[in-house]
Amino acid sequence: MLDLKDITYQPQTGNKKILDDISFNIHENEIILICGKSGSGKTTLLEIISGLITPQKGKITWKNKNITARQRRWISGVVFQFPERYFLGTTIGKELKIGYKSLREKNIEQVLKKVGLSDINLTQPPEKLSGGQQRRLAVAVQLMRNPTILLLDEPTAGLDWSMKNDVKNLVLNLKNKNTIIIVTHEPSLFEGIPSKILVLEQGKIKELMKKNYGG
Ligand SMILES: Nc1ncnc2c1ncn2[C@@H]1O[C@H](COP(=O)(O)OP(=O)(O)OP(=O)(O)O)[C@@H](O)[C@H]1O
Repeated sequence: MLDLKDITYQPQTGNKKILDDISFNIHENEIILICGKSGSGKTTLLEIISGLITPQKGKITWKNKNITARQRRWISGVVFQFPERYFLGTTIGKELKIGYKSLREKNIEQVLKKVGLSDINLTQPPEKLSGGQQRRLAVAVQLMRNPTILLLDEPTAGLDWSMKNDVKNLVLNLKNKNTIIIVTHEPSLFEGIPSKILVLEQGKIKELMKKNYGG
């Protein structure tokens, strides 16, 4: 579906390549983990895939045709690190409808069911939810747009063990129905879920594990 070939990125402000000749592909309904030490280029790769930045070198194709950064922004739903810091809505209901005032209540119901938040009260502020529920809400906000690729940057950062499990169960719930890329420091938490694990080291792919983890 999405193919990255020889992607190299060096910011104008920096003197070294953050990503160096990265190639891999993403199939429909695949779940991919991107791991690697801090500073290895994980978030930068996510920004390239989602069209927030453009690589100096390399080719990105979608179903064998070139895809521009603008088109990638259109197909991507990105949940950044600590997404709860960026909630804007005064209520959960308003948060879900930001930018989509015309959406019907039915869309909200469907999306909340997908993320396992069916029984929450939409009139309460997002801050009333637990940490794990807030992460689920952030994913729900993106799913409202029905993105082709969902990108999660460190979705378990700063959560306690049970909330981390909550996020893992959310990903399990979305498996086989959504194409998901997860940047994580905790690959073991998602064991058995991804079909590919990409390990970055200093901007290069150190390891690309393709495995059928039983799913
Ligand atoms: N615009 C920029 N200008 C200069 N250097 C940058 C820029 N953006 C990122 N970097 C550097 O590139 C490297 C990779 O950053 P990136 O955020 O992609 O890594 P990461 O693997 O996601 O790290 P972390 O796990 O800490 O989030 C880091 O050393 C970072 O400081």
